[in-house]
Amino acid sequence: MADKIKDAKIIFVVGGPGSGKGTQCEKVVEKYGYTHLSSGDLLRAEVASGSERGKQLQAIMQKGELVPLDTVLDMIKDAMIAKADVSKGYLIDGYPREVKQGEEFEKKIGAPALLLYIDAKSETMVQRLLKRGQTSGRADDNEETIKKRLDLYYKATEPVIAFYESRGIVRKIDSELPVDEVFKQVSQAIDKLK
Ligand SMILES: Nc1ccn([C@@H]2O[C@H](COP(=O)(O)OP(=O)(O)OP(=O)(O)O)[C@@H](O)[C@H]2O)c(=O)n1
Ligand SMILES: Nc1nc2c(ncn2[C@@H]2O[C@H](COP(=O)(O)OP(=O)(O)O)[C@@H](O)[C@H]2O)c(=O)[nH]1
Ligand SMILES: [Mg+2]
Repeated sequence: MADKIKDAKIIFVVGGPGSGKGTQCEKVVEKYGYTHLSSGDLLRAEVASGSERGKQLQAIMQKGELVPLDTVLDMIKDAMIAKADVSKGYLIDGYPREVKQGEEFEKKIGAPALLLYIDAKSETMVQRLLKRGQTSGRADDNEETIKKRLDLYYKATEPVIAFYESRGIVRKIDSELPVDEVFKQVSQAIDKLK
């Protein structure tokens, strides 16, 4: 089954909470027809299902901690396989969160062709998340959990960028600019893939 997705283009979308990953991924879907898989959205769907596993996930996410690696990876893999016949490529949003997650992904699925590093200042991310929190209904868009998510991002996720930099596949995107300007940079990076 996993063979089906071996040749598909895989793009990791990495950046801090509120940096604009989801916003840019939506635009990539529109322009390029890639399949967008947000690991956070997959987890929130499991929580919304009300399953026993969802309840455990909810508790972890509310604290801003990382859920067990295998849980997320299995969800991503299943979602990729489900779209294998129609997909030109995959945007893997919010994953890997730590170097180990990247290594496991490559063992079980395949290597990324590109890593989009969506970069914004921490103050910018906090402001965006507090604003999003007014309407998102997300249990983790509150001041206390935002701080924990940011800390974890700098500690665990930033090393992911250095890890892939040595392979030359990282494109740093300045996400302080207006959405369309950010998307220009994203488009340039994807166009180079072809
Ligand atoms: N690979 C992942 C992705 C998400 N999570 C959990 O799901 C939460 C929300 O993830 P996500 O939606 O990706 O959040 P952020 O990147 O913080 O922000 P955004 O949702 O806006 O992308 C994380 O804090 C974490 O608890 C996780 O453990 N492992
Ligand atoms: N000003 C500005 N706001 C943005 C930009 N990108 C995203 N936002 C806003 O920031 C918030 C977080 O964006 P989102 O895409 O959910 O970020 P994610 O957490 O990285 O997935 C949302 O409320 C967006 O509307 C941008 O380039 N400029
Ligand atoms: Mg998001």
